[in-house]
Amino acid sequence: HDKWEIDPSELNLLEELGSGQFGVVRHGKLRSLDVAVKMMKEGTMSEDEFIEEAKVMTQLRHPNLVQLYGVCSRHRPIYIVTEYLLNGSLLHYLRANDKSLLNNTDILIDMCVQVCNGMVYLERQKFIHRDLAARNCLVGIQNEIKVGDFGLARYVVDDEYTGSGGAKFPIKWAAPEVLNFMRFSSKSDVWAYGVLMWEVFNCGKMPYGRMKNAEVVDMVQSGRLLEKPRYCPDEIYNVMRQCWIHPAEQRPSFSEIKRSLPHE
Ligand SMILES: Cn1cc(-c2ccnc(-n3ncc4cc(C(C)(C)C)cc(F)c4c3=O)c2CO)cc(Nc2ccncn2)c1=O
Repeated sequence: HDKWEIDPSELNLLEELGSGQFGVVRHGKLRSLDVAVKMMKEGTMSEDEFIEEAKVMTQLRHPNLVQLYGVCSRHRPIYIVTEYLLNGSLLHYLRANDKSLLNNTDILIDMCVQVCNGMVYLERQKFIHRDLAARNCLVGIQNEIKVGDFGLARYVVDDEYTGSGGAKFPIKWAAPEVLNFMRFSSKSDVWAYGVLMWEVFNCGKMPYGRMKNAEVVDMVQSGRLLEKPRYCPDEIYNVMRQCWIHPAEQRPSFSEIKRSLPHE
């Protein structure tokens, strides 16, 4: 019995939560457990490769990672069943609560620490996220933050997303070695984490404003950085700047970043 295979007859599908990269995602109940169910639109994902990898991904367990419970892969469309978080994406949460969050640096630092905790775990598991950003993190009750959709970027079938010249490629979160050579690593996740920290301290503002992708590439390649957010303490901005060191090997690891962030 493949424990990562979920029987769809045990799922009760409820309201729609939104549509992600692969199609509609709905809230559901698996027995009494709240779940999120991604219903994979045909042709959006290399399904067989993903199903193979799902066995590994269900083994990844950490309080700051959105838990993958399993898949319904015996029918089409396949379903990906994960843990459900009440407050949706971190990006929407930051934008909806910017007034109460802006100068509450303790909450903002705590959000960054929680994401870092999840990324320290992925780094230890030698698992690369490939699309870390505030939009791909989720918020539970009590400002609980979890990193979601880790590793799924490998299975997207959409050249606009996968190619660095594509309109959907996350240029503004991409390290120089990703822009130039598509060389992903935990150190390119660290670069993206620096941009995520900037998103958090700007309560969900778009990095580099309305600059076009080509302009952002020029700015990053020329070594110009995102400016310090208004309410961001200097020592926090210094951590962001460490994440944006050009040579990947000179960037800190997530476990080094964890040590440099305030921890009670
Ligand atoms: C687990 N989970 C997922 C979602 C949810 C809903 C719609 N799209 C998504 N997204 N968002 C982003 C996303 C990104 C990818 C990349 C491969 C990395 C590009 C691949 C995806 F498959 C998704 C996806 O499915 C999510 C994120 O997976 C919403 C939740 N919760 C709520 C609660 C209230 N209101 C709205 N959402 C929730 O708990």
